[in-house]
Amino acid sequence: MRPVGSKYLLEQPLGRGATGTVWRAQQRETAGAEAAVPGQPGETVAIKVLKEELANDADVVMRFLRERSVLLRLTHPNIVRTRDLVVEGDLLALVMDLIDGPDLHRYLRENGPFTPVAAALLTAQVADALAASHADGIVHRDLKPANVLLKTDADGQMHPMLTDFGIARLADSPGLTRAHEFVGTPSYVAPESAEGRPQTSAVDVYGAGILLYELVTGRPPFAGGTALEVLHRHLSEEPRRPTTVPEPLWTVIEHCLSKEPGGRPSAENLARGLRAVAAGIGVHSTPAQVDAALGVAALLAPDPSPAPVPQTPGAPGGYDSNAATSVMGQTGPLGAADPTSVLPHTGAADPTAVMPPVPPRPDGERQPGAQPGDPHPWQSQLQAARDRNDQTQVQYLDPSQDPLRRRPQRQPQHPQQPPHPPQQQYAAPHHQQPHQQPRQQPHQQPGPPQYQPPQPPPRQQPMRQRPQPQQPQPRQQQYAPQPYAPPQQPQQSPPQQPQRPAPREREPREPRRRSANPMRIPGLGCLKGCLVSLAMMFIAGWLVWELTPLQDWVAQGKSYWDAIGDGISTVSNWISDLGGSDPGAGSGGQ
Ligand SMILES: Nc1ncnc2c1ncn2[C@@H]1O[C@H](COP(=O)(O)OP(=O)(O)OP(=O)(O)O)[C@@H](O)[C@H]1O
Repeated sequence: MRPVGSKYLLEQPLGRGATGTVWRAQQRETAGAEAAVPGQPGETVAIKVLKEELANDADVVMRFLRERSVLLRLTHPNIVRTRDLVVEGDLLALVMDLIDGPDLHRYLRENGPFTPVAAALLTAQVADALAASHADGIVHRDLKPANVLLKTDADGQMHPMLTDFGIARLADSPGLTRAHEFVGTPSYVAPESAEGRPQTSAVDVYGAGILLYELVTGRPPFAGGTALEVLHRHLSEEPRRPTTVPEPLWTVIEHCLSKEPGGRPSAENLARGLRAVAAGIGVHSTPAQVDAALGVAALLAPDPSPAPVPQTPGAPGGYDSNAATSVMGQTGPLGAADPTSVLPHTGAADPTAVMPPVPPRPDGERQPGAQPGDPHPWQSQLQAARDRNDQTQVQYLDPSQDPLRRRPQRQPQHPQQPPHPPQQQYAAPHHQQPHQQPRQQPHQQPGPPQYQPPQPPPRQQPMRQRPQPQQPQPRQQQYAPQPYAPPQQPQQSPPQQPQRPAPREREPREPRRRSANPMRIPGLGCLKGCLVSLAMMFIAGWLVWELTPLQDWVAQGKSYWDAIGDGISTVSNWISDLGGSDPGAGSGGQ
């Protein structure tokens, strides 16, 4: 186990993505006021440790700090709650609720596609989560099945939980994202993102459309080939309706996959439309519900004011380094009301504010009046954030126990239960159009999906399909003590260096004994053994030849059995002679 900050211990890797590794971890101390959820010692959490190149990027660190209050405040029944953001040395980590269930990508792979009703209801909940985040000014930008975790509640109902909010934005750094690259996953990327046009919350609705298509068909509409080919298909190709997709559901998918962002519904309307479709294509649908489903297009009005995605630095249109906060601060007051806020603009009114004010500098340059030797604002902010965490304890870690050296493998959930494909639990089979024949299967109930966790595979598979050959190497900083002396107080006595145990003197080695095989010829020992055995066999043969009547037998040409018989009779005669000679000898003497 290795510590993260003073409050958490990483236990087991759950999986690895493009931006970092997610760990099962344990809370070892209640977190401070800066955390959204203080947590209890012993509580299990999930921690996403961001990749080193992200953590070492000044822009990412800045955004991490700026957006922490927004991420921490984002709560919704279908959003994985971010509990805390940890900055420790060069390590950036998000502490989340642990979701004990598979992600949708894995679920689809193991169980196959969903029924149209189940897919519609599941995507409606994802759209609910998007609507809540868009209302808060947050665009996810990397919606895909791998970012939807399935949580099974006490009554066996399965709920989608959207995760990785803000991660795409953190990764969207000039140092990491060059002009010809984009943040996202090719199969789920909206045309405007692929083209580098300005993005809005409509990119998430496009992603929801792709997700919905994949849920009912088992694969995304534009896949295969190189990333460039996939992007090109997003831009130029119209998706084709598979025969298994009911018409009203296809209407929703088509709207979501509109090439123009303005043609897509808002997330809120998408959720509403999907629920209408689910009600109208179910086996118990009333004629009115069927009609409502067929007229779903009327419900899919676009968002009149979609949340914008701030431009990346260096991109056309420029970049406001404070854009994240300006987008996000619209819907609710920050500051004292926000227990986790660390944003500078709230100033003294915010009891938990720890960041020095940083005026916006679109070009990322220093503040006016700043001296060349002064630390960059992000350095001060990072230092302040580091100060909030106690320093990592130095503790011995057996290399064989270091979880960073093991391949991430997700534990199968509830292995005692058999796999249960979703099709068996929901409405009509795919080849039917349920909304056209709603009453022919009255025993089937449309409803939210029930997840029966699958049997564990015979061999555990790594979770991610993306090749990740490199194991994360343990960082020096995580083991080494990191004393911090604030630059403003140079008179302060330097922090105590931890006492290192004096290196033990080596005991002198015993002089090396001369080996019986000084040349170390391979196989010589075996050769010697063979030669000795041969010599012994030769001597034994020679003795038998000389000391037994073998030579005579051979000379007489007797058969083996005759020779043995003669030998035995000779010996018995000799014994009887010996026995009979004594009395004879005695009587002869009288
Ligand atoms: N809160 C959580 N609880 C349990 N498991 C989680 C949690 N968050 C992520 N995971 C699991 O961790 C694995 C890796 O997650 P991650 O978000 O890094 O993957 P990803 O979405 O492919 O990454 P990225 O978005 O960076 O490309 C996934 O398999 C996911 O199921």
